Amino acid sequence: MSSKIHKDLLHFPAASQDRQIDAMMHELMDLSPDAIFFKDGDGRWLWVNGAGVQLFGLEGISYYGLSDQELAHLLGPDSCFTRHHMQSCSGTDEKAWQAGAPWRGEECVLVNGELTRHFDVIKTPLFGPDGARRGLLGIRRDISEQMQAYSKIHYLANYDSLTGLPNRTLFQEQFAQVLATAKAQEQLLAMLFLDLDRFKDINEAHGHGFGDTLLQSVTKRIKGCIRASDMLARLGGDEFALIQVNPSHVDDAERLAQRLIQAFSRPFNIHGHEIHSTVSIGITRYPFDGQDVQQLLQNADIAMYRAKREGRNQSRIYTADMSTQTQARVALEKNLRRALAKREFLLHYQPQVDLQTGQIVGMEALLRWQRPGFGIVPPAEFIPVAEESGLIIPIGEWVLREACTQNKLWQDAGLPSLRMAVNISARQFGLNGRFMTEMVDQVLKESGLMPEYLELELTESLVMANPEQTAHILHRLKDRGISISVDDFGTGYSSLSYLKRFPIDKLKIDRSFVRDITHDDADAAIVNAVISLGHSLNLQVIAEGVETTEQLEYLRQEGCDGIQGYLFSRPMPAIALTQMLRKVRPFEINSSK
Ligand SMILES: Nc1nc2c(ncn2[C@@H]2O[C@@H]3COP(=O)(O)O[C@H]4[C@@H](O)[C@H](n5cnc6c(=O)[nH]c(N)nc65)O[C@@H]4COP(=O)(O)O[C@H]3[C@H]2O)c(=O)[nH]1
Repeated sequence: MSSKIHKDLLHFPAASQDRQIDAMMHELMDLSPDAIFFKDGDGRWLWVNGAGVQLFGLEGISYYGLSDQELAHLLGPDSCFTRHHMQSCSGTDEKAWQAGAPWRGEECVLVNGELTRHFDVIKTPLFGPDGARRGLLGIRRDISEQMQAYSKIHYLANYDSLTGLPNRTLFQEQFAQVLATAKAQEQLLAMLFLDLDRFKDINEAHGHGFGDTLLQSVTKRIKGCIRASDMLARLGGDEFALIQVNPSHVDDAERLAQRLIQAFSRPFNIHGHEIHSTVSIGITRYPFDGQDVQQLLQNADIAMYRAKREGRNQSRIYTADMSTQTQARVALEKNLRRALAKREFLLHYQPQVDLQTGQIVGMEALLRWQRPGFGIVPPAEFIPVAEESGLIIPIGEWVLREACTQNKLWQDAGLPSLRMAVNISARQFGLNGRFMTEMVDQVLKESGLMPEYLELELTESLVMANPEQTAHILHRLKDRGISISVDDFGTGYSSLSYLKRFPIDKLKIDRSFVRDITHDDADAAIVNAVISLGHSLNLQVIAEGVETTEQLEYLRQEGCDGIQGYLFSRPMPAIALTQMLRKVRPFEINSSK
């Protein structure tokens, strides 16, 4: 440890007579965890305290009277007295001299040639009465840990730790900067808003760890489609944003969107599972679709929603009329929420008739909204919004409870025991299987309905969205004695392999094929094919939307098992169906109605 103090410089007037105080000052400086040092007016080292000796690697070195350069030479390239350090150190010495007053700032030092350390440095120049430089007093505090903590905080505040991408905060800052440049230089700018399709379902089905890995893979895949100049960020959840800086053509963003959609067509391999994940993209372009960050972001979000509503796995460029429609959608969502609370929903029931016996063998529960001032609103007008907003989950639970309770009431009243079919939406099914089966169990228990009098109607697209999970849940439901039917058959996926893998009881031929069955050969061929396919797999086949006796006759001859349609009955309120069931008389299959 160094002990030589240059007496002229360490001259404390009040204590000069008191050697004890001098010694105490000396001791105190030596004890300080900060490095303290003195140099003379020419920048030659005079004294360094213990912490400084350690920091600078001066143990056993006679540094007294040496300049920075001489010390650097003496200590060699592995010391902290590297050229870089010397430059920085001498530079800040000079700043203090120039200021003529204490100077405070930061120095960044490579210690032992590897670790970058940050110092908070105070340098005080000392001048003689004649104004000549007499010495320099320096204190250097190691703030590396604080700096590390600061950069961690900065990272956490600005980056998404899962994907390493800028988060919404940083993205908005970066976006504002590039937008300002685009404005100043009259350049184009495009922003793409990406939202994964059905990510919530995947997350809920496979767990959050799985969802996180998918998001990381998605990030890699997006990065593979973009240029170094494009700016990608994760805005949160399954939302990503992408800025195309100064695209050469106004259509570039759309082309990029197509590349991204194409890249998502390959399945992702997550923990050994093949996952099909698609993406919906909304696009805005400066200066056409907004003038500031918020407007461009919001409009891209609106366009993305449009892409979702029109079938997902596609992109849409923002247009002004989308905003008006979005406002209407938001208002509808608000009203749906209220409708649930105010019990404005009701069910109509449509009978299903056996084509051999003419007997009613079941019925389908169909949701209606008795909206004050609007009359009865059909489901097509509000179910898509209920699905998008997630409201279909409580609404669907209400439908199931109401339908089961009503069916049990009919049975208790001595009316024929029939199977009640209830539509299940993808959102309900996408929830983790336990919730779905527990919900069904709970409703059956509360209503007292036996499971064999319940049928769940799923669409083909729902079944195929996540085949593994769907198969698992269907088996659990089937084990309870519940029937499963596939609605709108023929309109969705062409993959028929699921028919064998899933415990399905019934296929429902979509009414779009039934409509022209008697005069369109293609439709007739599809219907025939579905009937024979169903029968070869031991499934019941029922046709929807039967309106004429010709359609009925055709279906009967082709061996279809059942029908549902206006020819026999429109969907009706419970009270009307009660009356119909009371007078139950077989429907005359062979005669015109
Ligand atoms: N033109 C014509 N139409 C007929 C005929 N027979 C029945 N329909 C109509 O065809 C639809 C059959 O229901 P879906 O295919 O399950 O199609 C349903 C179903 O996908 C959905 N939906 C209805 N209720 C619910 C529900 O509670 N939950 C869910 N998730 N979806 C529901 O809304 C769709 C439309 O329901 P609705 O408007 O009630 O329309 C019903 C019914 O009124 C006919 O002979 N001719």
